[in-house]
Amino acid sequence: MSAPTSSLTPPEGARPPVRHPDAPAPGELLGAHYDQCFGCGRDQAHGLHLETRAGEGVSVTAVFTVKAAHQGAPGLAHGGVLATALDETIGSLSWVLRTIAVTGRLETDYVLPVPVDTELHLDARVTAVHGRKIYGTATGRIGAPDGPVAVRANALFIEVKVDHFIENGRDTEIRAALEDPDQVRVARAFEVNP
Ligand SMILES: CCCCCCCCCC(=O)SCCNC(=O)CCNC(=O)[C@H](O)C(C)(C)COP(=O)(O)OP(=O)(O)OC[C@H]1O[C@@H](n2cnc3c(N)ncnc32)[C@H](O)[C@@H]1OP(=O)(O)O
Repeated sequence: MSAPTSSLTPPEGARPPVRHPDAPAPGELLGAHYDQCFGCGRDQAHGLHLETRAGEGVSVTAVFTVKAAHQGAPGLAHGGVLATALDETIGSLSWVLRTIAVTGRLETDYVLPVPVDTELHLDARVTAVHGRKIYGTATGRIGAPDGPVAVRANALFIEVKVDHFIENGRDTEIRAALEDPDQVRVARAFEVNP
């Protein structure tokens, strides 16, 4: 492995992202990629239950309602939970690129405290691609898509093969996911090209 770059700025030679021709249409709900995902999974009791939609170009939007289970300080969202919401939203750009990728670096700015019960409106887009490296950025706004900015993130995602999950995941969950009789759910748990 070469030494990771210390910057989230795309290097010279990086190219603009390309929306996959089979990407979900702008406005389409992406749904959970895996029911147990802490970011979007429907069956994950304390998860964030993010609802994410494809956007124009290589972008997505998402809504996260902050619950009491997500507190850090009394009545306020935990910073790590907010980082998760940003990470998940940027990760969902995989569906628009149709490329499987995982987070390599994530840098967050916390601008405003986010109270429990807030609807945090997130938007994310890919800014550049360089080889397997995908550069993304996201913003979370309070109360509305044009509300005050509460959090921001820049991230570097690294493209991986589906084997990344099968080889590294715990056997119990990998087997359960692969044995799901619903073949669409099986595909969605591991890939973005079902
Ligand atoms: C299915 C759809 C899912 C959508 C939702 C996603 C949910 C949210 C996303 C996540 O939270 S994913 C979970 C958190 N992330 C991880 O668990 C990743 C753990 N890390 C790894 O598995 C490996 O380190 C990784 C796959 C990221 C990279 O290992 P590799 O051996 O494949 O890559 P390699 O080391 O060859 O590096 C490839 C390039 O990326 C660069 N790179 C790798 N890791 C880096 C890093 N951390 N920071 C900066 N650069 C990095 C590396 O320098 C190099 O650049 P160059 O091509 O220019 O030489």
